[in-house]
Amino acid sequence: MSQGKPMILELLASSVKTSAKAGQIIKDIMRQGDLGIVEKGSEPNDLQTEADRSAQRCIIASLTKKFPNVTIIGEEGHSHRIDDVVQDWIVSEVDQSVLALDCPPQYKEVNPQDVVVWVDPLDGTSEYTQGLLDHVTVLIGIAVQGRAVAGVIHQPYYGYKTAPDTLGRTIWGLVGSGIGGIQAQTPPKGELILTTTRSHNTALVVEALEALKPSKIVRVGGAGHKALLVIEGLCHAYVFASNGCKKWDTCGPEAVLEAAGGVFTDLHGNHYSYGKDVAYPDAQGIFATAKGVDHAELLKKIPQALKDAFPY
Ligand SMILES: Nc1ncnc2c1ncn2[C@@H]1O[C@H](COP(=O)(O)OS(=O)(=O)O)[C@@H](OP(=O)(O)O)[C@H]1O
Ligand SMILES: [Mg+2]
Ligand SMILES: [Mg+2]
Ligand SMILES: [Mg+2]
Repeated sequence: MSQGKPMILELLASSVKTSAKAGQIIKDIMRQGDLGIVEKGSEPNDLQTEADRSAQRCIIASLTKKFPNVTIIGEEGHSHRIDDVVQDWIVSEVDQSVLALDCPPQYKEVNPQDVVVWVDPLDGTSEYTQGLLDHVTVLIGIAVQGRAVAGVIHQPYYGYKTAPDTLGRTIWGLVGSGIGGIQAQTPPKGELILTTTRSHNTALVVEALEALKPSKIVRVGGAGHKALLVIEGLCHAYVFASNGCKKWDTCGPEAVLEAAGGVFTDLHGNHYSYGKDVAYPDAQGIFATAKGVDHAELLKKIPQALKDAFPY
C-alpha cells in the first residue's frame, strides 16, 4: 500500500491495473480457442465461459489480497479462495494517475465495512462467443454506503479491428474527481441517439424507446459498452426498460458516467443502492444520460404507466 493515501484511491488504482490483467486473460483464452462455454441454467442463453471464470478469479484474488476487509461480489459466484490462483494473476501494481488524484473530502476516511466492490469480470459474454469483441468489457464498481462512487470500465478489444495486438483501453471514474482514459463528451444537439440491448428486446423495451422519439437507436451488447457510448457523447442516453441487468453490470458504469458529468438512474429517476445486502437485479430498469443532457426532462417523456410496470 502507498503510505497515507486514502483507501478509495488505493482500491480504484488497484482496480484499474487488475481490470487490464483480466482483459489480457480474456484475450489469451480467446486466442487459445477453447472457450469452455457452459449454460448457467437459471435463464436461457445465460452463458459462462472459461474467460468469465478466470477473469473473476484474477480480480477477486487481487483485490481480496490487498483489501481483505472489503466485501467483493462477483457475477460468477462467491469463492474468494486465493491460495489456488496462479501467482501471475495476482496483480499488485497500482495506477499512478489515480493515486495522484486529490481525493474528494467525503471519501478521504472511508470505513472498509462500508465498501462493496461489484465485479462483472466479462460483460457481454454472448457477444464474446459470437465474435463481437469490442462489445466486451471488464467492470469493477466501488460502492460506499450503498452509492456507486468509483469504477472501472476496461475494454480489452478496443481498436482490435485495425490493431489486432491492442492493449485495449481502461476508463476509470471517481465521483467528484472526474474520469481518466477518455475525455467525456457532450452529444450533438438537435438529435436524440439512444443505445439499448441488441439481444433482449421486449414490448416494454421498445415502448420506452419509442416514447422518446429518437433520431437513431444503437443496439449493442453489454452495460459497460453502452455506458461508454454515452460517456463519449456518441449516444445521448442508455435506456433499458427491463429488469435484466444486475448490480455488477451497473455499479461501475454508473460511477464512471456520473464522474463524467452524466446521470445514471433507474426508470423512476432514482439511483440504485449497491450495499452488500441488496437484491442483484436492477429491477427498475436503466435510464442513463450523457453530460449536457437534461436527464429529468428526458425521463418525463416515459409514460407513467410504463414506469409503473417496474414497481419497487
Ligand atoms: N433475465 C433477463 N431478462 C432480460 N434481459 C436479461 C436477463 N438477464 C440478462 N439480460 C440481459 O442480457 C444481456 C447480457 O447479460 P449480462 O450483462 O449478464 O451479460 S454478461 O453475462 O455479463 O455477459 C444484458 O443486456 P444487453 O447487454 O444490454 O443486451 C442483460 O441486461
Ligand atoms: Mg452473465
Ligand atoms: Mg454483465
Ligand atoms: Mg458478465
